[in-house]
Amino acid sequence: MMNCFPCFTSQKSKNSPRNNESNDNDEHGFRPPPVAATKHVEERETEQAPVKTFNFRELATATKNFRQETLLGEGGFGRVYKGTLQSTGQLVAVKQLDKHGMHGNKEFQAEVLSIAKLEHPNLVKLVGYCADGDQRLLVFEYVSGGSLQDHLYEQKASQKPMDWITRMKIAFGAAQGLDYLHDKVNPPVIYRDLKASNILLDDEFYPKLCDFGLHNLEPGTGDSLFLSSRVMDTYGYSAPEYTRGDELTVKSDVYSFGVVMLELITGRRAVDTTKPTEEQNLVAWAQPIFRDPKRYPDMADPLLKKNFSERGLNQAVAITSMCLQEEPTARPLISDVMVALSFLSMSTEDGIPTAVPILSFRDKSMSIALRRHGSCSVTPFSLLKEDEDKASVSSDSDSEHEEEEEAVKEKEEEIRKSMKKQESKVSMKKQESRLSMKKQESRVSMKKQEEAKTATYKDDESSDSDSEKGKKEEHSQVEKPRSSSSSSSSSDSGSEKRRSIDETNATAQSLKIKYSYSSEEEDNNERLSSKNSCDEEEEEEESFSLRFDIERDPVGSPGNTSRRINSLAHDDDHDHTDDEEEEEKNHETQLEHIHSSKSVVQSVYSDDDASEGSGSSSFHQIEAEEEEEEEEEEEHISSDHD
Ligand SMILES: Nc1ncnc2c1ncn2[C@@H]1O[C@H](COP(=O)(O)OP(=O)(O)OP(=O)(O)O)[C@@H](O)[C@H]1O
Repeated sequence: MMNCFPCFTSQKSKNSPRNNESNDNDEHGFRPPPVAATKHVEERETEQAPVKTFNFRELATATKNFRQETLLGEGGFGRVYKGTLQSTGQLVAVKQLDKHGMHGNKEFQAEVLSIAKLEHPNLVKLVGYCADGDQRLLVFEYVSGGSLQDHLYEQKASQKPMDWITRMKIAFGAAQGLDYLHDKVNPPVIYRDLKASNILLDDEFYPKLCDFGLHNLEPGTGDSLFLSSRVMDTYGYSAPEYTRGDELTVKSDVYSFGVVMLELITGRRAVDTTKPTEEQNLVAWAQPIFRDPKRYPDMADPLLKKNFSERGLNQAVAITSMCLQEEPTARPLISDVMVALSFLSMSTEDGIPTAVPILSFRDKSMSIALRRHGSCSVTPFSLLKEDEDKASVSSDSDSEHEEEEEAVKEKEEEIRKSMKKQESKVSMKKQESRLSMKKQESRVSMKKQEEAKTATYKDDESSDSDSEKGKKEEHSQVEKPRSSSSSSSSSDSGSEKRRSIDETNATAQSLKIKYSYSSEEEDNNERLSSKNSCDEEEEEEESFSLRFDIERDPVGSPGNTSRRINSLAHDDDHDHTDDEEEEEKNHETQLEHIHSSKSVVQSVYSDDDASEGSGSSSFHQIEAEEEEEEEEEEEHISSDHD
């Protein structure tokens, strides 16, 4: 699935993997996650975890005896030192676990091995561990750029504030890491500790989550004193169910992710005791704003200086407010959040994020919320939810209906375009047929003139002998055995000949209409059946278009077209009567009817090659026969003349 996402695919060298993509909004380079490196944990079960064991001396050497200058910081698990492994020269972060949380060697090793199996570009990699005596140390890859917390709140004066697209990319990367833990690992891993200080950034602002899977190594697990200090640390990120004492689920991580998103959007800390009371808790401060879309721009970090698209902001807020739902089940799947962010984090020329395709999400609530936030008239998801809850019975069908409405609008537009194309094709065809009719008429009138001349000549030759006449008749019968009308024409009057020619032309003309349209309809049916064998999605789209056409244009429905064609064909089966001339005049009108109704069918099965089908070959065959007959007629006339 991940391969389908738009990712940042510029190729970079290993040593200098900066994103070459030049973008004004994107002054911080961004490295694409090497998705192919991600493996399902189950698949790797038999592989040996790529984790090294270190002795204490090695790590003491690496960290210059744990000197103060190598101290990176201190967290809930203990102190973290920066070091260089002597054997490889690799930079590492050595986490010295607090002795309060002492675990047995075996227990510790088991935990370490399970952490080592978690490998993803957006997770800080565990390089090895040390379990010498009572020492418990973890060795991680060193991430050079500091934490998200540092960049958001503890920026040096020389540093530029992070721009919008970089923030969205960080969110996207973090979501990918979380998605790996929730969705690609079996059983899923609940992070429990997602927060800005645990999102480390490299020099290119590429995010990596740290401290995942350490839950069981927490100091004082089961010790209320140390547990409360950790809770204090994560306060502001914890989901309501955690405070209620309910079981944590992957959706608890989604809530924490929502808090991080809110920090990225607002530039405000999850908890800030320096602010007025009502603003100290970020989520509590943001909740009323979620319900008032007009206030979204005011919510954004002032350091961004409004350098973001309104749509981008609206959609980011929509995702955030969904993640921060009180009810865990109402929160989205992190995989859907990740998909949405893959679009929001794409650098576009105008800075406006690409619209997220309707079928991208596993849970449809995400697509509905984002579509509503795609325009200026936005409804926050929290309100949407309230509305949906009120209309509990119809909520599902309503949202489905809305999605359908959107899809119908898109289809309408497509069909409108296709109709326009067809209209121009049809008008060209009309012109062509009018021209050929005129050609036909002029041929007929020329023949009439010739016949008139022949008749005059015959009158003058009235003194010809009967034997000569018989010879000519015999000659004409040998030469034209197929044309019964021609064989008798030598003895017929000029008016009879004219009538015969007119009849031939009229029959050919009506046959032309019959053949061309009935075979074109067959063509359409053939195309319909071949479409039916296509993949499901195409089939759905085609049948939708078909349904749409029938509903929109009952007169021009394929059924009506077929009926009209059949009636035409049926008419042609009859012998010509006195009314035929009038009927033939109507052919042109019928032809136009067929064209206009055909245009509807063709709008569904538009095919440039349509004219090259079997219908076309029949058409040419009729034309050839017609011309042959005309030539024969002319020859006959000239032989008569001789
Ligand atoms: N792999 C690493 N590379 C670089 N710096 C790191 C790494 N791991 C941790 N640090 C840094 O070490 C310091 C302490 O990190 P640690 O994760 O122990 O504490 P924390 O995240 O601040 O709090 P908590 O333990 O409650 O999550 C932080 O400044 C952090 O940025």
